[in-house]
Amino acid sequence: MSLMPVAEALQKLLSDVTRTDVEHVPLAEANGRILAAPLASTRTQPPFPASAMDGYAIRHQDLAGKATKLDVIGEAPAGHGFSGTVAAGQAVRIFTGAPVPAGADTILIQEDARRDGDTITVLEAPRSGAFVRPAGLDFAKGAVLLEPPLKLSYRHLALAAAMNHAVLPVRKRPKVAILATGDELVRPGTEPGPDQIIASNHAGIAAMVEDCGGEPVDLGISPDDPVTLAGHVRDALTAKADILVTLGGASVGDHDLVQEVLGKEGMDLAFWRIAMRPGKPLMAGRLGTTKVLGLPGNPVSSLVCGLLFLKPLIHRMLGQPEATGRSQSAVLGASLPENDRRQDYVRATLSEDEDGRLRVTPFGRQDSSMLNLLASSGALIIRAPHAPALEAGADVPILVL
Ligand SMILES: Nc1nc2c(c(=O)[nH]1)N[C@H]1C(S)=C(S)[C@@H](COP(=O)(O)OP(=O)(O)OC[C@H]3O[C@@H](n4cnc5c(N)ncnc54)[C@H](O)[C@@H]3O)O[C@H]1N2
Ligand code: MOO
Repeated sequence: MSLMPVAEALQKLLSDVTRTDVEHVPLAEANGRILAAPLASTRTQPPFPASAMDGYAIRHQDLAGKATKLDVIGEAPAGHGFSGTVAAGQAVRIFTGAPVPAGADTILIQEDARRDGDTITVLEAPRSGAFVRPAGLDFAKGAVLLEPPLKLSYRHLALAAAMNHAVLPVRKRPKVAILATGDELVRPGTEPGPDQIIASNHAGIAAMVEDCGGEPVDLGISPDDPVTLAGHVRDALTAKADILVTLGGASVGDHDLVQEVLGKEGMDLAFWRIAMRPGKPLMAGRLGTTKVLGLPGNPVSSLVCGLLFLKPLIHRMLGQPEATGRSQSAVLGASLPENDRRQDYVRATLSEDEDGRLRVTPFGRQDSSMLNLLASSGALIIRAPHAPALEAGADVPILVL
């Protein structure tokens, strides 16, 4: 049986992906979303020369000698500029953020002045232009400050607000319908029958979808029955899912019905069976405009395939370049045997040596049902097909989790 290499499968999956549409959302809903158009400032900030300190707006040229005395002719709190002009020998009481009045060019901080009635004495002369923020210090009107496909965080949202954008153009979240299959499965929180287990993959995949900017849609658990399964597949199309993720039933058993049912519903198969471990029975295709990703049922296989295929697929729909995550190298903490023809993703602990080098130590048994190991792993060691045996101390490529 021939198995497709991981890289080829990924390339096939991503080759015909279209980006999701643009939608406009209020600032309060834009955190974590992907910016879909360049954002230019609608204003200059600050819009006027502004004081950076509480003190007095003065003319620097008036500071002839020590203990200069100036007349205070008015006040400029933030939000209320002083309408007059500061002339020779005059000062205006000013507060942080207020416009610097005409005629003044320097701020004398109040700690460096002594006030007696309407007169101040300069105790310490400031340099010329001290504590004046020129108009446009932060940014100028028309400047493009945020570019797609930026993932918007608190810093960008504050800047967008300062540019006076209350609503932002973002990519629609890809809608990801998630359908578990198997008579043996019940939802978390319910009591399984004697031959049943708790469905776990759904929770993990839904969280992964959210993490990478998608919107998970729960299609529940389908029993191993082609008619019910077909009904659930149609639910995904009715929900206008961008992606349908099926969990389980992808292999060759008599009750692995997913591919057969999807085929009858009209799916074009892109690939099935990949040279990877875990995740051999991974399947992908297209049903109308919905991308289909059939993840294997074994929990670790589901999640590792999600990481390597679903995550990049969602990123591509959002117009983001990112692939699977940070890939780097680390020192192997224990020996590894020669690999077979499947690219292996080996669960391992991740630590840092005294010299700052990353060290990965593989867990012994790597059964794809063992979720506990995945939860305790810090990285996956990537073993290329037919990679030779390695001793502890060798350099290995890893995928940090
Ligand atoms: N004769 C062969 N048997 C199997 C092969 C093969 O090549 N020849 N491949 C094996 C590999 S590798 C994998 S991976 C599994 C995947 O099979 P399926 O995708 O058909 O998954 P199921 O049979 O439905 O389930 C496998 C396993 O995982 C449990 N499961 C399923 N869904 C969930 C879920 N949502 N949450 C938690 N656990 C789930 C299920 O109960 C089974 O224990 O096939 C091998 N067999
Ligand atoms: O690929 Mo399966 O995921 O080896 O258990």
